[in-house]
Amino acid sequence: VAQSPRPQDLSPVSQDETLLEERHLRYVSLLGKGNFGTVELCCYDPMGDNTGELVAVKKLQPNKHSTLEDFQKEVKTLSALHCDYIVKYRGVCYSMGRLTMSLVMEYLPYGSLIGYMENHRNSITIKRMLLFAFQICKGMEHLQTQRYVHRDLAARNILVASDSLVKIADFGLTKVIPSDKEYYRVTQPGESPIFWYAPESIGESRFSHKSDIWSFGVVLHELFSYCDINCNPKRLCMQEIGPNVQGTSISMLLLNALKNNWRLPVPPNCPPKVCSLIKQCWEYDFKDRPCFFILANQIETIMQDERENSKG
Ligand SMILES: C=CCCn1cc(-c2nc(Nc3ccc(C4CCNCC4)cc3)nc3[nH]ccc23)cn1
Repeated sequence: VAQSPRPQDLSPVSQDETLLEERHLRYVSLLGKGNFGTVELCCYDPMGDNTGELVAVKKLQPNKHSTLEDFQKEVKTLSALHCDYIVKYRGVCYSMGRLTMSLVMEYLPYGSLIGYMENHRNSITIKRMLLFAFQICKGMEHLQTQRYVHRDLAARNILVASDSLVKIADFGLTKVIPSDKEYYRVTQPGESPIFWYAPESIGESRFSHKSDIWSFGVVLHELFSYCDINCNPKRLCMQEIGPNVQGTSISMLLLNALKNNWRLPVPPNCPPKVCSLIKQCWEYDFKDRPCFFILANQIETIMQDERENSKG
């Protein structure tokens, strides 16, 4: 008698719930655009009865910077990260018609940290900023345990899930550090966000957990500046190195300024303990910078002191 097929013998596709079908993804609106491609708000509704869930869909746009292979690495990275402070992976969707693929993630309703800080400038407390800083630090600590270097940590890549939760959201430039090394060296710098880069990343394209720490210091600067456009790291750096310079000399002039101990001016009204955290992240020699584990403890201590003070 012919055996009826066991469920596991059916087509493997139906078993893999991270392989989403394009026909169930309904476009709602555009969430973001960048050199990576576009991110759209969609409703994933396989039952076709509007009981679906809202998801963020990052569509690959193969261009001179990001190829299909880069995109597949980004999918692999995000699907391997499981942390409350990193945006959740929902799956991938291949659209055969246009021979492209999309990365499907959880939808974070409050958008980017930059827009959130601008819109809530009057209601955000130091305590709330410290909570956000702690969460980003814990997300980066998780990345470090998986030997990932983010390489593009910036407020623009932090998303807000609720009034008390932020998540790291963009892993387009993330690389795995080889097990026999402590750093990653890139060959094609591409569109580099050098104003968030550590000196060794600007000068030698050298990226490590310690260069992510430098960028975390810039994120603290953005956070405690309420992501104010007038304190934007790019604007402040360009003011320092002279507004009318062009091309590669910008990175060399910035590197010289950093070598001569110039740093971004600390944000106005920044608590002294946060200023010292930022300074530690901006030590010129990467060996003198703290790790994310130590920073998380220091931020927690500052949060406790803030609680004591506000009671006192
Ligand atoms: C990481 C930055 C670069 C790429 N990127 C990612 C996203 C993104 N956005 C959202 N939510 C979201 C919610 C509201 C708004 C609005 C729009 C109208 N103006 C006010 C703000 C914008 C975005 N959830 C997400 N999950 C995973 C990715 C993702 C967007 N761009």
